[in-house]
Amino acid sequence: MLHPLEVKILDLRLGRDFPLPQYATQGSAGLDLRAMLETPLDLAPGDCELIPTGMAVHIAEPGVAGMILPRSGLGHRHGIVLGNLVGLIDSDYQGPLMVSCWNRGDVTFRIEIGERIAQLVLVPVLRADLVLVESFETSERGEGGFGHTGTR
Ligand SMILES: O=c1ccn([C@H]2C[C@H](O)[C@@H](COP(=O)(O)OP(=O)(O)OP(=O)(O)O)O2)c(=O)[nH]1
Ligand SMILES: [Mg+2]
Repeated sequence: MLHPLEVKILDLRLGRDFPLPQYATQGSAGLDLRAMLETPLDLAPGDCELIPTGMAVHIAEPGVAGMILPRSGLGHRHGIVLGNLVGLIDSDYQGPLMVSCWNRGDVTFRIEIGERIAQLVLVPVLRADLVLVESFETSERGEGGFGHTGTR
């Protein structure tokens, strides 16, 4: 299902020299984001750089958020993941959309201008209204966690 998303182009090459972010297939969940760099960037092992996507988005609805996630090919094959592991885009954020790229591998990776480096997923959000209580009605799990149910 398509949901309108306001996009402001900040880098004029986007949509002119490089396609606007798009879904790779009809069923893709992620909108591929491009590295709108001035020059190709050699990301050495362990390095982390903030990379502009050349655009801003305004989600506007508090019930929706954006999540920036790694592309699995880059992450698995080349160790290029996100410095913040996952980027969370607030519905009221209107600034430049940035991707923190981290080379967790052991080989320098060149990020080319316009390369699709990460993906933006829109997700529904429930915002919590905190209800203070003295105790919880006991659930089946209770306070057990962190492996409490075993592995088999
Ligand atoms: O990968 C990311 C993560 C965040 N942002 C932008 C959008 C988001 O709404 C804003 C703030 O992000 P977050 O709340 O995760 O960071 P913070 O460290 O809590 O900053 P703030 O105090 O501005 O909320 O930064 C990005 O452009 N890319
Ligand atoms: Mg925050």
